[in-house]
Amino acid sequence: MTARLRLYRKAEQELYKLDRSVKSDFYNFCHHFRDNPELPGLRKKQLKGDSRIWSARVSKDYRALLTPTGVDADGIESWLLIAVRHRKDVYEELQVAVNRVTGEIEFVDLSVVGQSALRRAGITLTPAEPEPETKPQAVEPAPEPVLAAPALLSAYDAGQLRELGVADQLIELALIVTTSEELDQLLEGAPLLSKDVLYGLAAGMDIDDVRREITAPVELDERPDLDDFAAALSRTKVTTVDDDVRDAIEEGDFRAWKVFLHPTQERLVHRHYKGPARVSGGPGTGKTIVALHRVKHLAEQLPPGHSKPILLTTFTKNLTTDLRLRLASLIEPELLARVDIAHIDQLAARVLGENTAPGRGKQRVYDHVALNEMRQLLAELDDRRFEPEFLLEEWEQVILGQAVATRSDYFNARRAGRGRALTRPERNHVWKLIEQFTARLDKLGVETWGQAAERAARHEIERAAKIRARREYKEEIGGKDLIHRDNSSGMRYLGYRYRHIVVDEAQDLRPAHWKMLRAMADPDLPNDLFIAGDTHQRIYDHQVALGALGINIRGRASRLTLSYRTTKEILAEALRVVEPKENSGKITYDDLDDGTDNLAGYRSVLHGPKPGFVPYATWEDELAGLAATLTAWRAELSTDENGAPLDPSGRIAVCVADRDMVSQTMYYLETKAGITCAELTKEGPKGDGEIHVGTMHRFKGLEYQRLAIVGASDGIIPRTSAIERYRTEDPPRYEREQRKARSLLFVAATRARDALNISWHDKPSPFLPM
Ligand SMILES: Nc1ncnc2c1ncn2[C@@H]1O[C@H](COP(=O)(O)OP(=O)(O)OP(=O)(O)O)[C@@H](O)[C@H]1O
Repeated sequence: MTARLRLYRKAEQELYKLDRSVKSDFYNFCHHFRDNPELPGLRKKQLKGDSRIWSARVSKDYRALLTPTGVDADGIESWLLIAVRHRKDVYEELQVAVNRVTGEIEFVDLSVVGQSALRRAGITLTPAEPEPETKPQAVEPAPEPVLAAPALLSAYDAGQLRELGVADQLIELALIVTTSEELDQLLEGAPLLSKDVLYGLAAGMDIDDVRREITAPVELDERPDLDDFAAALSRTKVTTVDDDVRDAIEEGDFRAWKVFLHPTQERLVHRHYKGPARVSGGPGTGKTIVALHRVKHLAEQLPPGHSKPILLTTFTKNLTTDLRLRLASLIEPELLARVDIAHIDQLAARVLGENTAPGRGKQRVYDHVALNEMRQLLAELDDRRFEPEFLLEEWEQVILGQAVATRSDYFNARRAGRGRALTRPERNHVWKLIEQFTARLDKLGVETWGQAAERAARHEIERAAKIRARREYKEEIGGKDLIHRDNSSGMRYLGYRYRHIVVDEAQDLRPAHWKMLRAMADPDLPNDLFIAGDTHQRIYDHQVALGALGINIRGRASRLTLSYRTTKEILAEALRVVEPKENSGKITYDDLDDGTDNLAGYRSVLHGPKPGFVPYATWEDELAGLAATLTAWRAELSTDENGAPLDPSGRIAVCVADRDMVSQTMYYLETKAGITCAELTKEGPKGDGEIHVGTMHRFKGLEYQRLAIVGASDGIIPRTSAIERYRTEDPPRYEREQRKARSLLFVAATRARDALNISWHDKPSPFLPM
């Protein structure tokens, strides 16, 4: 080998999309180039516009564009491959430069920029290899516009854009674009930082916010040498072209998240945190991706061993399966073996298992079973002073939530957010009822998951207290081994269960879960807890203030804002569900602590069709409409861009409000429309039907290429029959129920990657953005 080739990120992404035959020519090209870049057949030559760019022949029609990046430490010539293009798309005006903010190599390609903007800027693109029969493509001078439209970014000047890190060649153009379509064209092939800054400004972000949230995180401490390409290469995200690259490119886009983190994502993955840290961000901004890479980073730092010092946990079982699969594809089996992956209830159950004598365990039941027991108890006592729902919530949120152990503690317990105040005699009565209720559950040999979480937290807190006591004692006696004491108390091997804990979907965990997790990792060590979640997506009633639970995230909270999943069009509508403009009392969302969170700057650079909002007269009509939509979608997803057959199974989903509607929808689709379905359950899709159907709760954390939300009618979202009475009886609860329903719709709508259809019968849900 006389030359080493590296692939620029954008070039790799372009390669995914090329035809198989071009890819194969490209592999041959790499082979020859590495052997001898001067091989005459490669026809390597400098572009006239930017002499740092060389073009070389991949095949009759395709060219590789390369820039020399010095000589590697082993004396081998180094080249960066910045693009693979059809020869017609190679222009002299292509440019490569070192970015003054990040110090990375950036490739600027104006061939994707719209003609109208180029014309206004007086830029003419000159083909590097003009077709013999055609003249160079000079662009006609533009007729003077009668009324010039105002520029989109007229509030800014070139100096500001340059200072924020926009590539020089784009600045003049960015200042004259007048529509968001022109901006999209300008930024399609633009370097990442330019894209982030310009989209941020266009989305209305304040210049100081852009500086703080976009530029500062990727800025070098010192201004880079703009001519030193070898140094710049070391800062640029590239893939070395070796024999593995062929497989990688064959894997295509699916691999992108494994390799290319956005700089703001990467910073969170690699940062050293002195204590617990938290990442928030709207749907699809890559919180799960960051959590997975964080696990990888932490696993790579571990000293050798066979233990599992890292815990990766989330809220539900099916998401655990997904995390395991994705982590397995990201890290080596030896590192994977050091990670314990379990959902939060499973962890609690494990702790209880360890602390319960064989045969003494209780069966865990869901809240609706407990509610039935409460109803029966009140009926037997003929006691109508309190609603069973109210009592169950009082128990869950106040008594269990704050670990209230005695009646006198309950008299003094905080009941913030619980709606109606309770007098002392009322509290006394509630306490008695709840005592009878828990005794009843006990007798039946059952407990709720909430109770289990509380018990597990207590065991873990006791365990942590023992560890600390042992440590303090050891310090007192001057660090000597505690052989006698340890042998008698069985504490020799007692230590914190995990060195690092990474939590996804954090917004739905209960206070008891946090207490348990806090006690499972040493609070004195850095990088102990890494927490990813979005409170706009909270769909269970578990609000927490982490600070009060011993988890201090102050100064270690960050937000991701760029969606990698959802298109601009879908995102705009989804945002109106959780942040409705017409709502006079603005809805606020907490930050898992005492502050608030928001979705400012939340954006996407992906485009797609506008979401469909379709009214129907009846449920039956709506199902018929759904069948027609699904049939069309299925046909469209059955072939790829080149007409080759594709399996559409598992890429389309239908989301409804409740289990009854799941059954009705599946029955209709299977019996009347010949469409096979798989129900989304707690464990994931059941069976191998082509369309996944599930309730909104089941869609948490998932994504689909196309999604239909059906039955989004008034009275269903939210379910008026269940919550209407709270409007007067318990207004705070009414608010909470409304907010949960909004968040559910928000979660559902943001599962769609490319296309979203929302329909209803009779009147639409008041939460729909219309
Ligand atoms: N750096 C990246 N490069 C390519 N794809 C990415 C990147 N980051 C995230 N993605 C993709 O974006 C999608 C959403 O990512 P992810 O599930 O991590 O988002 P999230 O913030 O956890 O979403 P949600 O809050 O809705 O659960 C996934 O398909 C993921 O592969």
